[in-house]
This record gives sequence, structure tokens and C-alpha cells, in this order.
Amino acid sequence: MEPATMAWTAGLVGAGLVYWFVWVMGAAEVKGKRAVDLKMGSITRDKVQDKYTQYWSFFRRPKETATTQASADKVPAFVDTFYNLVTDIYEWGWGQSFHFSPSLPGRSHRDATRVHEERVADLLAARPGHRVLDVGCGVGGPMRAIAAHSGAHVVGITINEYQVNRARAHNRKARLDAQCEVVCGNFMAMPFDDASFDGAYSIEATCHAPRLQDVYAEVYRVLKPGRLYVSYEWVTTPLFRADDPAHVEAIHGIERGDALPGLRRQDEIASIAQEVGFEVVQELDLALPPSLPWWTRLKMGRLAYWRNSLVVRVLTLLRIAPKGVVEVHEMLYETAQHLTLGGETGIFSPMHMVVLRKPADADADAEAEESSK
Ligand SMILES: C=C(CC[C@@H](C)[C@H]1CC[C@H]2C3=CC[C@H]4[C@H](C)[C@@H](O)CC[C@]4(C)[C@H]3CC[C@]12C)C(C)C
Ligand SMILES: C[S@@+](CC[C@H](N)C(=O)[O-])C[C@H]1O[C@@H](n2cnc3c(N)ncnc32)[C@H](O)[C@@H]1O
Repeated sequence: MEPATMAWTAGLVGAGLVYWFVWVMGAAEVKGKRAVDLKMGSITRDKVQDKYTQYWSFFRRPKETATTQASADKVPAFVDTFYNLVTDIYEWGWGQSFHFSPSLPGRSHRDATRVHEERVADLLAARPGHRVLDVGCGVGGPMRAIAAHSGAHVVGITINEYQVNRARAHNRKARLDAQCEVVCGNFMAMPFDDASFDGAYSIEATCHAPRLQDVYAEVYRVLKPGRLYVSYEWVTTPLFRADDPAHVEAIHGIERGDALPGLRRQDEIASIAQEVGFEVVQELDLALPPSLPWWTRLKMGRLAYWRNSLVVRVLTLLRIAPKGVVEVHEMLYETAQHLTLGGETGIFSPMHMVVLRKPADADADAEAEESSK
């Protein structure tokens, strides 16, 4: 073959490969985000790498982030940075629901995700006319499933402005924007009136709070008396041994790569809820058998991770994706290994469910206490 023909052939094959990896193989999990659309939230292109370095140096020693008030106060800002860095990658590689679900035999991940979300709506007995709060709503996957399933009006809150815009765009696209509202704010100081919700839920979100009491007290304040709050909590289980270096490394890895100021123990959740005034209606670790493993989805994706890693490298080389994306993607890959180990050893659960009730006479009690002062 002529050298010129060889060069042309090699060029065409190369271009075809790039096209295949980036546009075909790199397509979104739930056709939405494509690899070529990877942004880093509200961070400008030139700041991505710096922001990642700042994030990493803050969360490198997770437990220390919550020990002093000064560093605990910085957590929401770093969580916001984290979601600027990961939101598009999550949407691209996982979908619009940023949480795990127990696998369901013979059913797709999409179905398993929806069933896990609809369970919340059913527990709350949410129905048309109800106003339900989604505490830490992400880009609104659960919010849309719950609104569609129950007919309730759902109001979501997230600390990250970029997620607010993504969630609103998805709501419009799904024609659920009349039923789903999204607000930017801190769930430890929410911009909502007292007793203004008929139900509330949080899915794998309150783990970002340095003190769980602060979120639970806010949810308690905005709930109407007698109404329910359902939460899926990230916790260490009784199988976690603080004297086992492999356990400690897995838990630290989960904390570092998920912007967590220290995971809580399973047995702390109910007492924190009671401390702020809730009655505990039910408590159940949904990760335990007979549930099938929630981490199989992470494990089955080995080949996909490899492909995705190649895609982000190619996109960075072509200057389509900003510098720093490769590092963020690498961090997520390592986090996935720690999460898988946490699941396989049973030392960690991302779905410790609590169903809490604000007592029906809660406001009467509060008024009596106030007038006795
Ligand atoms: C509740 C939280 C997030 C939970 C999960 C939705 C995410 C935790 C780890 C994430 C991922 C890890 C590996 C990524 C992979 C390397 C990439 O190619 C595609 C996306 C991943 C699969 C990504 C997807 C979302 C997670 C599973 C926390 C933050 C409290
Ligand atoms: C892992 S995502 C889960 C999102 C959603 N519940 C879902 O399952 O798709 C955690 C969410 O909590 C939000 N969050 C974390 N800390 C917050 C805070 N202090 N105030 C409001 N939202 C917060 C994040 O912005 C993100 O939307």
C-alpha cells in the first residue's frame, strides 16, 4: 500500500475509533448526558483542577472535617464543590437517581431504582393534594418517580445550584414541572415555613451533614404534626471493626470519595431522631437479606469503567473535557472499589431505612413548653 493511502486509512480508522468511544460507547446510562457534554457544574474550565485539589485536601482525613465547629461549618461549601465536580459524571455513568437500590431478580437497574423510590412514596402514603419535601434532591430522579407514582406535589432542596438547573430541565422534559419544584439551599437551615409539609424523605443525602441532629431538627420543624419522614441513611453496620485496618481503609475510602464528614453507626440513627422529637415507627436495613446485593451494579461495570476512563482521557486530550476530569473520574473509580468492599463485607449499608413520625400533639407540646417559661 502507498504510504499516503496507509496514512489516510490509519487516520480514518483512528477517527472512527474516537467516534465509537466518545459518542457511541460513551453514551449516557439513561440517555441524557453524553460524554462530550461533561462539564464540571458551575466551575469554570480553568478552575476544575484547583477545585479538585482543594476538595481532596479537605476530605482526605474525613473524620477530622467534623471535629471542630470551624471545619464542620465548611462542609456544605465543599459538598457543593464535590457535586460541581461529579454531577455530570454521575448522570453520564449512573443516571438521574444518585443512590443505590437492592438488585431485583430478572429486573433492570432502572426498575430496581424506581421500586426503591416508590417504596418511600408508599410509606408516606403520599397522594394528590399533599406537599412532600425531598431533602437533598440531586438532579431529581427520585422526585420525578415519587411525583408520578403518588400524584403529590414534591419540593426538592439541594445545596448545589448546578443540580437545581439540571433538575428543573429534567422536570420540564418529563412534563412534571407543575408538580415538582426545586430550591437551592442548605438542608440544615431550610427556607420553608414551620409545619408546611405533609411528608418528607431523604435518599442517601443526610450523610453529608456533619451533625445528623441539624438536618433532622429542620425536617421536624417543617413537617406538619402527625406526618412522616422516611430516610435512607448511609451507616457502618455492627460488622464494622475499628481494629481491623481493612475495614477502616474501606470506610475512609467511602468517606473521602463521597464528601462525607464521617459515617455514622447504624445504632446512632434512631436515638438522634428521638433526640429532636421524632417517634421511631420503623427501622430496617434494606441491604440485609432477603434483599439481593445493591453493589452488583458497581461490580458488573468493570469493563464500563475502563471504557469510561478511556473516554475521559481522550476527551481531555482533545480539550473537549476540562483538565481535572481524569482525576475526578479516577477518584470515583477508587470509591467504587471501597463501596463494593463495604457491601461485600457487610460493614457498610447505604440504605438503613428509618420511618419517623412527628407526634400529632407536637405543636401543642411546644406551645405548652414556651408558655411555662
Ligand atoms: C449517595 C451518594 C452517591 C452514590 C452513588 C450514586 C455514586 C457513588 C460512587 C459513584 C460512581 C462510582 C464510579 C463511577 C465510574 C468510575 C464512572 O465511569 C461512571 C460513574 C460511576 C459509576 C459513579 C456513579 C455514581 C456512584 C455509583 C454519595 C455521594 C453520598
Ligand atoms: C447522593 S445525592 C442524592 C440525591 C437524591 N436524593 C437522589 O437519590 O438522587 C446527595 C444530595 O444531597 C445534597 N446535599 C448535601 N448536603 C446538602 C446540604 N447541606 N443542603 C442541601 N442539600 C445537600 C446534594 O447536593 C445532593 O443533591
